[in-house]
Amino acid sequence: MEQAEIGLIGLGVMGANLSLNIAEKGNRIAVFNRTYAATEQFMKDAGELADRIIPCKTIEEFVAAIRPPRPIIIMIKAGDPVDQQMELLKPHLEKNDIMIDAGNANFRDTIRRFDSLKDSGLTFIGMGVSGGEEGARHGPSIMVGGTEESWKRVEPVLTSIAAKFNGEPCVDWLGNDGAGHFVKTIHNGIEYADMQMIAEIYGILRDGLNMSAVEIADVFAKWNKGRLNSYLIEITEKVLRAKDPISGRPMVDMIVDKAGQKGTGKWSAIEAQNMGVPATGIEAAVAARSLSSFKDQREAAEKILGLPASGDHGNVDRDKLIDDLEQALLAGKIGAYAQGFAVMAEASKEFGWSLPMPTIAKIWRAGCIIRSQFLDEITSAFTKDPDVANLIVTPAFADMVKDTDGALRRVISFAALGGMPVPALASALGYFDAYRRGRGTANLIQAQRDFFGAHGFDRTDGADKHHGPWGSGLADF
Ligand SMILES: NC(=O)C1=CN([C@@H]2O[C@H](COP(=O)(O)OP(=O)(O)OC[C@H]3O[C@@H](n4cnc5c(N)ncnc54)[C@H](OP(=O)(O)O)[C@@H]3O)[C@@H](O)[C@H]2O)C=CC1
Ligand SMILES: O=C(CO)[C@H](O)[C@H](O)COP(=O)(O)O
Repeated sequence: MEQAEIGLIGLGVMGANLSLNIAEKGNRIAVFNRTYAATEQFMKDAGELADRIIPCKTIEEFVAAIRPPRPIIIMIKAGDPVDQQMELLKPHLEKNDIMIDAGNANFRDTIRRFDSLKDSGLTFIGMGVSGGEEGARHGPSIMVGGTEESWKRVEPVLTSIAAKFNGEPCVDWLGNDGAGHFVKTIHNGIEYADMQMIAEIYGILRDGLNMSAVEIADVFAKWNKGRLNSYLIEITEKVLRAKDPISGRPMVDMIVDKAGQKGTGKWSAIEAQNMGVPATGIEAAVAARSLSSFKDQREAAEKILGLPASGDHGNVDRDKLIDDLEQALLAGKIGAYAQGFAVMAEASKEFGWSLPMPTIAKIWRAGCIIRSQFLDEITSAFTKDPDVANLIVTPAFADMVKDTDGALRRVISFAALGGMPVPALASALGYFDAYRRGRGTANLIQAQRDFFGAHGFDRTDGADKHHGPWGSGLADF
């Protein structure tokens, strides 16, 4: 039998769909899954594409089915399973074979795996894939990290399966070792912030304006025709319209309000903190998911503390508030994306990647979960000024911040008075206000630090490492 050009391990949700996508684009592919029953089911469901797929029962069979030098995609549960799978594969591979981890790996693991294969003759690529089930099947956004030479070898097949935006493939090489997985992690961090802000706006429409799920769906449908046009807004509308087949009620009303998380949002926040770059939108979103999981505590606290009185809900101009909510969501998004790109800019320096900001924005325009019209505007801004300190000071985004600023303030005030939590939206406002204020309040913090710990401060008249006239600090008490 003719050998395959490529192999894929892991026929779960993503791997199965990616394999079909690869086969559909004319490639012959060998597949292997730890549990063979899944391979059998996959082949049954593959239809006409089964002719281009070689199902394999053992690793030996799988490796033999691929033409050397072999590109092998590993699309399995992230973490230890990837190390285990690599160890099982390694003895069967030959010089120049490439292992491509396409799961949501922590980029630090990717760097370790990349380094561990450096002198082995084998190559490692860490590749972020976004787009969920549908993206994997019909065109995901793909973020590649590894050597440029290894990228050149897999570029044709990855270009064939990636999503296209105005004909441009949403895949590119972003840098060495962990670059691709780092960018995917920040993609997910931004995804968390975007989803959290949409949920906060939904909360205001539901609890502040007492709107039904279907009424809220109509609002999102309208917004999806405007500047907020995006996949997440589109699916939010669909989710809100869906009916529970058991109770007949809106599906969303039947879902327990505890959000899961698998780690990428938390890693984004941790890495941002490690580098000292504020990513308050992502941090707020991760914390909100964690707080959501304390369902029992929240219910008990509501009994003890009650909910705040509903502010001026009765007097609110509903249409005006809905217009403000649209603007506020746009403002919040700008904050989250600006922070995500700032984190990537710093990581690029720290890890020596030269991450290409315009390219990252470009390959996120289609295929991935955060795809949107907005990302085309970010692409333009970074193409004009790839080294700008922050997205919000580019001319186009500075104008957007100024245009949406008032609405963001009004929405946060309304939510705060009514006791509706908006941590991610509020974090965006705090970020804008702190970032654009030339004279802040950290002078007082520096004085306090010097008072209790003799840490010193720089003086406004130019002298460095000065101490204040507070005597011996703690000894005064
Ligand atoms: N679902 C999504 O929307 C997205 C997921 N990802 C990432 O893609 C990867 C796969 O996710 P997804 O397809 O959703 O996961 P699924 O849960 O659908 O499938 C998991 C796959 O991993 C395999 N597996 C688990 N443990 C091991 C192990 N120890 N050794 C070998 N194989 C193992 C399973 O094999 P078996 O059948 O034998 O259990 C199965 O093929 C993950 O890293 C995920 O984070 C990335 C983007 C989007
Ligand atoms: O990578 C993805 C989307 O881009 C996956 O769906 C991921 O699982 C999302 O993260 P979480 O499960 O933590 O919400």
